[in-house]
Amino acid sequence: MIKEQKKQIRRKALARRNALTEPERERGKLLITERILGHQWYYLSDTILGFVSYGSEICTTEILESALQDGKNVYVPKVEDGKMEFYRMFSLSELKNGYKKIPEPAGDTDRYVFEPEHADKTLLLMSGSAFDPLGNRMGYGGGFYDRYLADKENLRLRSIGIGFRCQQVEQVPVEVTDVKPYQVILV
Ligand SMILES: Nc1nc2c(c(=O)[nH]1)N(C=O)[C@@H](CNc1ccc(C(=O)N[C@@H](CCC(=O)O)C(=O)O)cc1)CN2
Ligand SMILES: Nc1ncnc2c1ncn2[C@@H]1O[C@H](COP(=O)(O)OP(=O)(O)OP(=O)(O)O)[C@@H](O)[C@H]1O
Repeated sequence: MIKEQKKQIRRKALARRNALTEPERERGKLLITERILGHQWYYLSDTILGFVSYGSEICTTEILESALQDGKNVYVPKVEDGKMEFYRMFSLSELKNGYKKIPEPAGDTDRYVFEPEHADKTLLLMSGSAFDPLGNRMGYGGGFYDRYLADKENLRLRSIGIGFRCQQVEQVPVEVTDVKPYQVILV
């Protein structure tokens, strides 16, 4: 069954990510920051839908801080009522541990409202547990991005999955509800 396959692949990819050394993580952060800040979609966007890295995820702190510095509107995920929404953040220090102890906004700031006409000025960064060479992506099994993007085709066209090279697997089993990022950048 596809669920079981996904679980195994996820476990192995995350084990490799968990095993990265501090210098490897630091290198990953520098490279991904450079790739995103230099990206055409970053330049063209006034709005960044990022994520606040937790656990062994590739560190997004510098991307978020640079985006704030650059005057972008920065939003990050908050899980409420089993659903993921994006709330505006102004500084990393205002975030509080929420769903699965991931730092989240309090929910008293603007919630990102999707407008198809504005999607070409919005960049969505997606975390993931495993990616394959065709750009398919797996998350942690919550289906949060899949459900969030299900009715937001234009946003999908500006989405980038980011992670470490060790998260690449031969093949990610794909279900009909899976939404793949438009681009994947592994460093
Ligand atoms: N930084 C970050 N924030 C994010 C996401 C993400 O992928 N990364 N999400 C995007 O979806 C949402 C949170 N999704 C999650 C869904 C499931 C689990 C979870 O079950 N974690 C397991 C450990 C994972 C594993 O090792 O298999 C656990 O805590 O037991 C965690 C987060 C919203 N915020
Ligand atoms: N559009 C959708 N509507 C309803 N359920 C969905 C939808 N998309 C995904 N799901 C459900 O969410 C669950 C998790 O899916 P999956 O294992 O693909 O998550 P994932 O890719 O790891 O998660 P994420 O998208 O958060 O990174 C599955 O049971 C799937 O059926």
